[in-house]
Amino acid sequence: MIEFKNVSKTFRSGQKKVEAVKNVSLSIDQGDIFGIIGFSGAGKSTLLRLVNMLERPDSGAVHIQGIDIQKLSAKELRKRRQRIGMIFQNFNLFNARTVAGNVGYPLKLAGIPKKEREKKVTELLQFVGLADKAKDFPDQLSGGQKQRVGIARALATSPDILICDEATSALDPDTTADILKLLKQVNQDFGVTILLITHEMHVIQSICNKVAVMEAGEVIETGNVFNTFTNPQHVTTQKFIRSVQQDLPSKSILEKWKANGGKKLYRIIFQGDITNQPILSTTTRKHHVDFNIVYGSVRELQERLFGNLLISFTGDDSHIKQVLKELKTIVKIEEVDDYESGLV
Ligand SMILES: Nc1ncnc2c1ncn2[C@@H]1O[C@H](COP(=O)(O)OP(=O)(O)OP(=O)(O)O)[C@@H](O)[C@H]1O
Repeated sequence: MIEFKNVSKTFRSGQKKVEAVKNVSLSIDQGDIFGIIGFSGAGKSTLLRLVNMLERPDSGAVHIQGIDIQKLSAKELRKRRQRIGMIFQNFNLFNARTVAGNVGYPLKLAGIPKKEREKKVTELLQFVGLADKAKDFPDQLSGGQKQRVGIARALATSPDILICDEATSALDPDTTADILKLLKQVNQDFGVTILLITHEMHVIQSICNKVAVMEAGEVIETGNVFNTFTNPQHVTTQKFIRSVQQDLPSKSILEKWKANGGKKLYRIIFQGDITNQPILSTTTRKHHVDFNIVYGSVRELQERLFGNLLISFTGDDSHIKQVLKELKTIVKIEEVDDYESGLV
């Protein structure tokens, strides 16, 4: 659907040169809710702006449905842009226009007759739950309602792609959850492919099926959300994941554990059907080893379960070795001895 092929974009002002996007290759499939996460300055907005050619790449190409959008004529690009909706952190509504006026604006630009426009606006306002606000002005709305207007406006021209630029960053947690639910509905009901950028991992966790992590202009990790959450490879990804799920106790607890002569700790990560099986008790019992769960949880993500337990073992060293060897064939095990570096 959207393909970034070795895309780079550098900004120059005077002597200064910023490589905002560096050799990025990414594939976003039709129907995806694809999240791009990164800290401030990572290059997320620039990457988004390359999709509708608000920025042009210095090298590489962006293809949408197999077409290199840089090669489109001005007229073709205008047409393509009409099918790419966009919503923003600060909503970007016209304050002098009513809610209905805002939603109908792209249709007016597209030359849609008034009657047809009004019908579409009514349908869209119903869809976003603002049927009773058509005549209100943006100033009279809450942040969540403003973003609903933004979504309705973005959907007016029946886009196949919706780009969300930190769309929930200005909203409180409850309103964020409502807006994310609405975006999911947009994806499911209209089959719209959603590309969103955020610096909040909970947004990715809530609605995305795929994620790319950006740092200093590069995509440092990408994959489906479940795999990325259960098996993050890059330290930055691990940091983001810890912001929504604490997979290890705090450093001070771990230090106390060590200071009090606590045993070696192992982190066990398991997923899917394995969460239903008593693998720990079966394996340890077989080798006459005891285990102690120090910390952990079993969670649901993308309608699948995954567990993360911090465990110590008591018993003969050679028996513990045997237990670890057997467990390693079934689940992922990491020895935890350096909290700062995360996974060992
Ligand atoms: N028009 C521009 N001119 C010069 N530098 C720019 C321009 N746009 C972006 N940059 C720089 O490119 C880098 C990436 O910026 P970008 O806005 O894409 O990052 P971001 O991940 O979206 O950050 P944020 O979350 O803060 O918006 C930054 O160093 C930024 O200062």
